[in-house]
Amino acid sequence: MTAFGATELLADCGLIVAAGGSSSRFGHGNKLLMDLAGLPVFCHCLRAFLPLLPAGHAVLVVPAVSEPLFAAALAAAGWGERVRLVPGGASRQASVQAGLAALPAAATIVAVQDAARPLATAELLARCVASARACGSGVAAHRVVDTIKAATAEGAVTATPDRRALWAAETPQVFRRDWLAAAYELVARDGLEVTDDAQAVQLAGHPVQLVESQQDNLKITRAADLPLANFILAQRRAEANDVT
Ligand SMILES: Nc1ccn([C@@H]2O[C@H](COP(=O)(O)OP(=O)(O)OP(=O)(O)O)[C@@H](O)[C@H]2O)c(=O)n1
Ligand SMILES: C[C@](O)(CO)[C@H](O)COP(=O)(O)O
Repeated sequence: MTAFGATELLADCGLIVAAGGSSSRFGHGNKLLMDLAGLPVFCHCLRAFLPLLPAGHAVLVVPAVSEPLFAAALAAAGWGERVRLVPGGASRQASVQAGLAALPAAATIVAVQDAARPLATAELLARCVASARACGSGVAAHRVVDTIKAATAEGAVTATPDRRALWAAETPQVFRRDWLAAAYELVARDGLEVTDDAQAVQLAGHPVQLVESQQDNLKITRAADLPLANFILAQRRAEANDVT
């Protein structure tokens, strides 16, 4: 039985956990090594996702200088043999490319997960994988509830007349491996910068299917995000206790 009660092992799926950033907006050291409800931030998505994956199908991409710290945290969690450590690059896209090269050939579906999104659930991953198997892509996202403005020299303009069409992308972002590999080869060849994997796949001409995220799938970016993530986890634990 897997983490969320399903019986299916995602045997064709490989996981790249992007943890190679510098936490500059966080401002208090490496945000991914900060404690969140008793685990380092980066360990939460691994705890949710590893039970769904075959051994050897998970890579963690980290800054080379911090590799010993991440290795120690993986060993403390008992995952030292389950997760392959890979040195990251100067950008998220470079880190993801490094992770992609380290996945076994059996991983024909690839999930990319921000280590900075500790609240992603196994259920969301499974839905994104199902979408990628069906149509090549499955990207976690939530509907935008604010009116989005674009700043211009003439003043702010509303990004689109129909706000209902706007979504905020999250992770996991899951794709056919051949699509993702070709997309990142294209952006590297053409010197393009992308801020998420879906943008690379879109630039390569493939359709990006959004998968609505049912829960707060917060990205730890600024220091204030950490207590908020703690609150959300506490709420989830309380709800789980209420149903048992
Ligand atoms: N060179 C990089 C940059 C980012 N990331 C990862 O991509 C995810 C999303 O990036 P972000 O939240 O922006 O993290 P940082 O780049 O560390 O943040 P900042 O921009 O504030 O420095 C994070 O899990 C981060 O570790 C990565 O693997 N390699
Ligand atoms: C991948 C991502 O989380 C999707 O919203 C986002 O683009 C990451 O941006 P960051 O600046 O690298 O955190």
